[in-house]
Amino acid sequence: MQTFGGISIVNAIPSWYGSSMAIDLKVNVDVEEGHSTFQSSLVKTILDYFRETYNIPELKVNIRSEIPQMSGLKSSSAVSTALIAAISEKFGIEVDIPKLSAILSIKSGVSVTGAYDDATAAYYGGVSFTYNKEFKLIKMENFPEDISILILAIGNRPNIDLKILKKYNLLFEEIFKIALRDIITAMKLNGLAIAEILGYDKEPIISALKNGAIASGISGNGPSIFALCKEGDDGPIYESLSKYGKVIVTRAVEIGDRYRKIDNTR
Ligand SMILES: Nc1ncnc2c1ncn2[C@@H]1O[C@H](COP(=O)(O)OP(=O)(O)OP(=O)(O)O)[C@@H](O)[C@H]1O
Ligand SMILES: O=C(O)C1=C[C@@H](O)[C@@H](O)[C@H](O)C1
Repeated sequence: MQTFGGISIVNAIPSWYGSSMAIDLKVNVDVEEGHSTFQSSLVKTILDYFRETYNIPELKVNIRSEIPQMSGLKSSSAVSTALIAAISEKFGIEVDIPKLSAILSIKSGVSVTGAYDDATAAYYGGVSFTYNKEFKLIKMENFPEDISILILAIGNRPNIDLKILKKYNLLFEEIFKIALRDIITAMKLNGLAIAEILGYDKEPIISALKNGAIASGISGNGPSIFALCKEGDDGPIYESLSKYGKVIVTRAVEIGDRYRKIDNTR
């Protein structure tokens, strides 16, 4: 099963309201009967849940991922939705895939709110707007313009205290309201606020904005930095971000792109 990584529009940790955009970094997960030697805590929690609830046999999990881990690019939600989808498809089990992903992400300790915003974007594609406290999908839409997305991919997130974000619930709830009508402004405000609050270096963000990015900031809980621009305007932004590390150029994924890709191969 294929799902996608993502970048943040609004981080849901402060107010439970979150918004995430799927990007073209893919995860593919398949399962077969057998035994895995290493399982991350997330994978183990999902396998245990299905074994205990549906009495399925032991499974070997094969994960191929283009998403750097511990970087804020929604690797855990992409892996979790893809694995749940692969298991439910193989055994004909009907579940709400993004909701179960959120519940098991909290259980395994990899997420604070369950990241239902990330899970819905990872699974359906497009841009999600959610209220994670109730696993409520407010709306899904496609990104309004043709854009390039540049990512300064930084892994190995330092040990940061995410609880501090809760103090800023009113600010992030307001950013969420802005996001409902203006995604780009909200991404910029969220990305800058997260950088300030969590103490990340803002220099690459400022440099990307000076070089023509229409929005730039921290994705998720960081440390990766995203920058958006109109297609074809990415040259100077690429140059500016490259001074700080490896830059990935990608694009927004639309709702249902996964199915269109499958159809194209027929
Ligand atoms: N490719 C993967 N294979 C197996 N497990 C994974 C993978 N990616 C993530 N996980 C599981 O999810 C946990 C959290 O991963 P990670 O910190 O990369 O999350 P993230 O989604 O990038 O964070 P953010 O929500 O800030 O974007 C890992 O400790 C691991 O248990
Ligand atoms: O752990 C969580 O609940 C979250 C983590 C980040 O990806 C956030 O961007 C997301 O909105 C929520």
